Order: sequence, then C-alpha cells, then structure tokens
Amino acid sequence: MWERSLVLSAPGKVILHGEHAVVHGKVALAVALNLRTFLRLRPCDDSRVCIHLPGVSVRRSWDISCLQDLQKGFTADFDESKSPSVEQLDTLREFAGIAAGATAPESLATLAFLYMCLAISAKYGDVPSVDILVWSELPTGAGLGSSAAYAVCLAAALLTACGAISCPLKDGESTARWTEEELTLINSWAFQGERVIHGNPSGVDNAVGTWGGALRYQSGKITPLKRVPTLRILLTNTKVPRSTKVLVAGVKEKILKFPAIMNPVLDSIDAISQECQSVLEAMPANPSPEYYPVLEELFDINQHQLNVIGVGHPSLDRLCRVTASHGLHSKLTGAGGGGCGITLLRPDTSPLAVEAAKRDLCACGFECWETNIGAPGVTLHSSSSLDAEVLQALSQS
Ligand SMILES: Nc1ncnc2c1ncn2[C@@H]1O[C@H](COP(=O)(O)OP(=O)(O)O)[C@@H](O)[C@H]1O
Ligand SMILES: C[C@@](O)(CCOP(=O)(O)O)CC(=O)O
Ligand SMILES: [Mg+2]
Repeated sequence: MWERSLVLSAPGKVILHGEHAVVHGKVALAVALNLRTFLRLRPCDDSRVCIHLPGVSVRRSWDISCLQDLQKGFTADFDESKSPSVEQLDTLREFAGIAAGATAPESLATLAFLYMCLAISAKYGDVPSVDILVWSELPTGAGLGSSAAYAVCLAAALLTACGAISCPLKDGESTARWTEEELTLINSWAFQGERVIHGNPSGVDNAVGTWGGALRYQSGKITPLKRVPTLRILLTNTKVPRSTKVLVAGVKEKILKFPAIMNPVLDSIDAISQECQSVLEAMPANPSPEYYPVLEELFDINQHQLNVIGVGHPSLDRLCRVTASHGLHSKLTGAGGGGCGITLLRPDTSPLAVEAAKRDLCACGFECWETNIGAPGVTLHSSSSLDAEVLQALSQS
C-alpha cells in the first residue's frame, strides 16, 4: 500500500517548427516552457480512488473493487508499448458515463486518467488507494501541451505509487528527478495517455514534458539540441478554443484526399525544421541580431504552410498582422485552429516596441506574455516547497 504524499510537476512546451508534420514522421523542434502542471497524490484509507481536476471541473471517485473488476474484464493486456484498444476505451467510457466520441475536456481528462490508472496498476501492482489533485499554470487546449503535461504527471505519480519507479526525493531536498531509465518509462506511459487525448499523437509533447530543455523529435527519436541560444519569445493566446484531436484528424483527412499536394508540404515543413536546427546550433549562446532574419523568414514560411494544411484561423492571421505592423514575425504553435501563436523577439527589440505590440494584441482580446524556454522536465517536489495556501484553496475549489 502506498503511504507517502507526492507533489510533482511537468512543463508545457512550445513547438518552434514541425507541428502536425511530426505526426506524419517529419522532424519537429520543441522547447519546454516555464509554465507547469502540478499533481499532488495522497494516500487514502477508504479503498477509493479520487480525482480532482479543477482545471476541467472534474471531481470523481470510484471504489477500488469496481476498478479491479473492470480491469479483470479486459482480455487484452495493458502495456506501455500497446495503444489503448477501442474495446478498452469503450468499456471505460461506459463505466464513467462518457458518450462515445465525446471530445469535451472533462471527458478526455477522465478517460485518460482511468486508462492510465488501470493500465499501470495492472502491469505493476494493485490499484492504489489514492487521492489525486491536478492543477496547472497552462491554458488548456491552447497549443502549449497541457494534455502532455497532464499525462506526464499522471504517469510519474501512478508509476511511483505502484512501485514501478523510485521516489527519488531525499529528506531536506526541495526537488528531485528520476533516472534516465525511469524517465523513459514515464515517457512511454505518458504517450499512452496522450493517445487517449489526441487520438494519434506524435509523442513530441510528452517527450518535452518528461525531459524538458530543447529537443529535436522524429518518429520517437529524441535528440537534445546542442547549444541552443537564449531566444526571446512572446506568447499570445488568441483564446479561441479548439481540440488537438479534431485538428490532427482533419490534417490526416486532407493528406488522404490530396496526397500529391499535401505530402510535399509536409516535406517542406521538415526542411524548415532542419534549417532552423542548423541556424540555432550555429548561433552563439548570446546571439547578435545578424542571425535573426533567417529565423524570422522561417517563421513566416511555416505559418503559410500551416494555413495550407488547414490548421490556421482568422484569429491567428490577425495575430500575425498585428505583430508584423511592429516589424515582428509570428507563427501558430501546437495544433492551431486558434490557441497560441509565438512571436520571435530579437535581442535588441526594445522593451518599448514589445510593449506596443502587446498593447495592440491585448486590444484584440488576446492575452500575451514574454516567456523563458528550456525549463526542466518532470520533477518531484517536497510538499513544503509548494505554497500550502494554494494547495488548500485548490482542494476546496
Ligand atoms: N490540468 C488539467 N487537468 C485535467 N485535464 C487536463 C489538464 N490540462 C489538460 N487536460 C486535458 O488535455 C486536453 C487538452 O489537450 P489538447 O486538446 O491536446 O490541447 P493542449 O495540449 O494544446 O492544451 C483537455 O481537454 C483535458 O482533457
Ligand atoms: C499538432 C501536434 O503536432 C502538436 C499538438 O500540440 P497541442 O496539443 O496543441 O499542444 C500533434 C502531436 O504532435 O501529437
Ligand atoms: Mg495536447
């Protein structure tokens, strides 16, 4: 029986180039963001599993014996290398009262939790009697990888509570990380959670959530980027809601309908990611402005390509026009269709110019902020290092 409380967190991400194309085997470049999702797990002594997800208004609890019965009813195994089967997901939907095909945030979050809880406990031990609270600094469904941060947190917490990985936090330490081998296991299970939420994920978001930093991702191969310069990025949330699952499925349909037209676009996006990687790796840590024109042009071209594959949105066109009127270059990030865009700032872009662009973006109803990128991946925290009042307020929300 698990007897410790855990608090852990995983970062969101920004995709610089390669979103959508990465689902079809092309290269993506992604960096971890300094906005995180947090999870607190506490042991429970009433033989129940409770989840409280204030970000998506979910508060549910189940008897362990019901979950165990459900688990026994599955004929197919649960494994980190196997996709959730249609039969497993249908059974879990029926159990949780979720309509077939539901893509509402609360439905996907509950389904992902149930799948991961049953799958991980079936493979590594018993269903643990725990109470789980998840909260986030990330906007949900805005292109910043909140689904992956959620799945990474769940994977790390459930694997720890089932004894499949260690609890690396020593007395007196405020944070700790798992070993490479343990991170690989966390990443594999988080990918299964992303499968429940995205349908057909590439795996780039959970890789960034697990390892953090800046990386190149292609078909499951994760390569940390060498010598990434300090980039200044302005993030803008158009606040137009959208679902990654629906957008990813739409791109697939377009490729099937017009393969001869769409496949060359995906190849061209791949070339953009490769070109961007070469430029970034050639730049010194504190680059001078002369390196920027190429990066800016790559942003512009990639934004047009994403419009061609059908994931643009009028709000994103507006974002690009507003920043262009200040001499700045932007593109959508993540699944598109609304959500967030990123704007590249040069080292010498003056604070006044940034403020003026932000003012105009806010006047459109958007929210924007300058970010730090390259944050650490999934991390265990001592409970005392987190604000007790915040935890208390969240528990009651
Ligand atoms: N803090 C959270 N608590 C519970 N579920 C979450 C949380 N953050 C994200 N999710 C799940 O992830 C989904 C959003 O994923 P997605 O559409 O891929 O957008 P993105 O990953 O860009 O934020 C939500 O609908 C919800 O199911
Ligand atoms: C569109 C895609 O490339 C990124 C999706 O990111 P997000 O869920 O919008 O944060 C999908 C994927 O890589 O799984
Ligand atoms: Mg997502």
